[in-house]
Amino acid sequence: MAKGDLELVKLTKRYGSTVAVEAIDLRVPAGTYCCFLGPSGCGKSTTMRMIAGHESVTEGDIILGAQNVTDFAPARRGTAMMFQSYALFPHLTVLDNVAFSLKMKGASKTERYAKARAVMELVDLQRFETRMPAQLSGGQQQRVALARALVTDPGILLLDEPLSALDPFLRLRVRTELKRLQRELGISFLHVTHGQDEAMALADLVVIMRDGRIEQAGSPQDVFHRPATGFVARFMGGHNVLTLEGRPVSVRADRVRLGAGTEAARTLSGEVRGVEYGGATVTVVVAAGEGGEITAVIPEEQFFQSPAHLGESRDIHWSRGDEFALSAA
Ligand SMILES: Nc1ncnc2c1ncn2[C@@H]1O[C@H](COP(=O)(O)OP(=O)(O)OP(=O)(O)O)[C@@H](O)[C@H]1O
Repeated sequence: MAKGDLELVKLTKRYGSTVAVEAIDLRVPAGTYCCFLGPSGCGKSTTMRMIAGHESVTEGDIILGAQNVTDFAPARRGTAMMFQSYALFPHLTVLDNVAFSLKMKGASKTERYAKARAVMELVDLQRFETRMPAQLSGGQQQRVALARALVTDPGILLLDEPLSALDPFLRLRVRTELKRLQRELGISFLHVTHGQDEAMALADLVVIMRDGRIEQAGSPQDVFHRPATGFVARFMGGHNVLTLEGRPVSVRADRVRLGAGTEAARTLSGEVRGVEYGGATVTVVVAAGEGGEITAVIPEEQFFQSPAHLGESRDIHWSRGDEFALSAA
């Protein structure tokens, strides 16, 4: 394995009778932006904490580069973690906060300040080096936390919901920054999020967890276009999950069209239950008998060529090539 490659082998964490993480296997090649996605309590944070060494492993292994780091202390792993709460020292300046871990490692003052300043430049913090954390905005505090994690030159940076405390505008800006930083540094970022949009925008590799297991791992396109299970399809959104001829399938809502299709297409009909104007697209919900309620996202212009109205009966169709079998509904 190359330096910076991460491999989890049957990684398991039990708290008494609670299984938080259950025998997960995962490979994250060096230089990957990897997002862990899943509902609350599915084991994302526990997985991150085990990788960082802040949580003991019940069973299984964590391999980083050529080393099995399962039982290594956090500082010896070559990983760094940025916490949700930022955990800055309130009585230290920004510069001393960033340089802190180098001080712990015994670096000289000249050496640690030089390194800290270089990292602060990377995250655009130079102007704030003499400020105290309380004199910074939330976004600036977060950049200090980021600089503090990066100052140790980690091979992997772990981020547990790094954007959740920011307002929507700042979230988007910091998101772009994180991606740029990851590209520039060429290391892997492992990023826990609740947000599908965030994962799709950032990740090279999306890992969707459910009840302590990995439900699907793949590129954003893979996971969105070909969800493996009904859970993934519903969680990612934008999909219809239905049972056709006795088997569960997914069909993207933006592939469903109004009107009857050709013989090769699948056409269903039913009552229009919802019409919602969304600007560039219009969302139409049709109760299509055995198919259940099917959502179609239609480009605005197409919709207005033959608008659907609540309560009327309409055909809908999609190409059979857009139906994907699911391994579980
Ligand atoms: N210290 C602990 N002791 C007992 N159970 C725990 C502990 N930490 C986590 N758990 C349990 O392990 C499971 C996974 O928790 P974890 O925090 O990893 O989930 P998560 O996916 O990160 O959730 P969230 O998105 O809400 O942060 C949950 O059922 C949780 O209650």
